[in-house]
Amino acid sequence: MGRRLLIAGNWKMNGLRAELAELDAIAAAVASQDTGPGELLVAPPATLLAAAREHLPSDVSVAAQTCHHNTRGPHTGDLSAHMLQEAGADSVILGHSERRTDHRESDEDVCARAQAALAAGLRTIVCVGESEAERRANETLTILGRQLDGSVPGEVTAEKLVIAYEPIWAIGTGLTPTPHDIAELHAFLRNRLALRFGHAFASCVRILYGGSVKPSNAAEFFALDDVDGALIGGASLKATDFLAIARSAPER
Ligand SMILES: O=C(CO)COP(=O)(O)O
Repeated sequence: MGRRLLIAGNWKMNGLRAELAELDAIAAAVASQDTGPGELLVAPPATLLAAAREHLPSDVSVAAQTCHHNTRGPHTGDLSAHMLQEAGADSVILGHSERRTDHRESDEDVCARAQAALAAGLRTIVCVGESEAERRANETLTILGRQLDGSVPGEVTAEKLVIAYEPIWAIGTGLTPTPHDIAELHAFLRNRLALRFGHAFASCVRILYGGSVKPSNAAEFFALDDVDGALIGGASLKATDFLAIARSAPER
């Protein structure tokens, strides 16, 4: 297998220039080789992409948090994948549940955005996750299967695709699924990728867990075979917590 863990910080709508000091702290830890064996990624708001790229060393990825599905045109307030790339992004988070809720992004929308991102050369991190109501109704596998099939474009390569499993009820709540449940759901997602793209492809794709990941619980998630890293919200805003999570990653 040998999938290197990806430790990804999603800053969401947080971060002014003052917070670039957190990136300097990450850069200092990278310089002293004190970040653990995983790959690091930070997704700041679009306003800080260019500055983030300047403050971070080149081996730390910088990601946007969404992109438009068109390359240019009359879309006031939107940003194309190429614009984000030019600003410093090498990756983009797509289909986060907050985008799906706040901006009514459907699986088809996410897929179109992913196609645009891939065409611009960006790595795409596609998020899936069930709501509390869906979980209670035992619909988790149906929802995850549908989201994965509908949101991931057919022409993607394994290197350019990362999946993030983020149960909505675990985001920002302090609640998390049990390691047993996470293992089962990540295995389900990998099998689903294998059915569509083949086993070799699926075994290369990193599947991150997201939802209330903290320094205190990250290691138990990283110990699971099919968990290839974390997508971290709140705990990524402080370099000390983000780095503590990164340091708890095992070598793979
Ligand atoms: O949504 C998330 C990352 O994309 C998770 O957020 P929290 O880590 O704050 O729960």
